[in-house]
Amino acid sequence: MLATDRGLKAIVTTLTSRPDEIMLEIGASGEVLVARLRAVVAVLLLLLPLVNLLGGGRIDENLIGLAGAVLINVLAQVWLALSRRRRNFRWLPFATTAFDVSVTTLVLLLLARQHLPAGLNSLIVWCGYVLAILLTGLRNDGRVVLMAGTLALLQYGGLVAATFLYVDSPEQLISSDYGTVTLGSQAQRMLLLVMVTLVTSMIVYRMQQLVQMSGTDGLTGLPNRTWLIHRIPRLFESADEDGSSLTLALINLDHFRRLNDEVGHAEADRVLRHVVTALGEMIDGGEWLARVRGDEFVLVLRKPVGTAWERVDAIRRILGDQPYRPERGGDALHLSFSAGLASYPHDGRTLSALLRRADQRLRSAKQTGRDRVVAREA
Ligand SMILES: Nc1nc2c(ncn2[C@@H]2O[C@H](COP(=O)(O)OP(=O)(O)OP(=O)(O)O)[C@@H](O)[C@H]2O)c(=O)[nH]1
Repeated sequence: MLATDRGLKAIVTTLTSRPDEIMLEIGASGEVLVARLRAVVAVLLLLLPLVNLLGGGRIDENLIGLAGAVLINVLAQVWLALSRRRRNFRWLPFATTAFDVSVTTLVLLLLARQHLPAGLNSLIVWCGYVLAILLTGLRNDGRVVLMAGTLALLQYGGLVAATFLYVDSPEQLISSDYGTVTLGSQAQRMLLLVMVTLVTSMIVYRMQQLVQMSGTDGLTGLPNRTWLIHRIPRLFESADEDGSSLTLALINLDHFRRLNDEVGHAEADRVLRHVVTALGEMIDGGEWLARVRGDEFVLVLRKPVGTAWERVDAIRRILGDQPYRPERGGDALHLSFSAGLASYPHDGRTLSALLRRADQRLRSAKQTGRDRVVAREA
């Protein structure tokens, strides 16, 4: 397979998959931004019927317009309220995007009912599609972008198709104010929607890559401290929701400075990668491992502290049985670690409180001889 094919496959897979928790977290704040913007635009829409009335428009038409604008305002406030309850509603970005696209179609339909070329040649209202698609970029979810583009194409394509199929005479497509509606210009608009969708998708893809890079440790490929800071609040939330406990283990390799001095920095780096591979093979679905600095790791376990202690101690023993064998020969290096545990919510409700408590216990493990796991004060 060509490299470009593989690249394309990776892009399509990323864009059509559920983003990871950190992307969703960033997307949730993007949803609040979009909801605020929508609320402002909705207020401005209220002014349109008033301006139209002052300009000599018919009262009944303006009342219908006003009722529509009030409805859009009410819904915009509902979306705003829901978006503030961050991440509670996974369907929210899909629903609000469908709303933005469909409101644009609805306004075009209303315009077309009054005067056909106004519905199909109006540039300002049509730009609603472009805005709706561009704003999905703030949701950081490729699926939402693709849905917005597809929905806009289907709805606008339907409007165009219905017009050309059912129009009684070609004169209805000619307007002195809006110009002539032609198939060519409508096809160009559809093509523009495809291009805007593709560009927005690529922006989201690049953002996903950058977020992933900023949350990954370059030496070991493990999630790093930044990742942990963004990921942990969601783990706390889900522990609160199902009333379960979480335990955080702060793991520090023993005598790593000495090892660095003895074998050199490059070989010590390989030791770190060996440790990470060994730990990676041991941890399972409800456990998350991150490298927080030098020879220090955090393992988060969805377990109460007692069971977590047994688990981390078992990992310690297994790692002790897997010495590192230098690539260029020489004696095998026996490795051990010390760990301090802290449990949520008992020992604290924030990452820094838990790390502080786990660090005290880690120091106690170091002082009492290393190669051990400490879960509570002596
Ligand atoms: N090879 C390598 N060494 C690192 C890296 N980051 C930090 N270190 C070294 O890791 C060592 C950390 O030592 P400490 O954890 O403070 O102390 P220690 O020797 O492990 O002693 P105890 O923790 O008390 O058992 C220091 O010598 C750092 O220079 C890295 O990315 N690669």
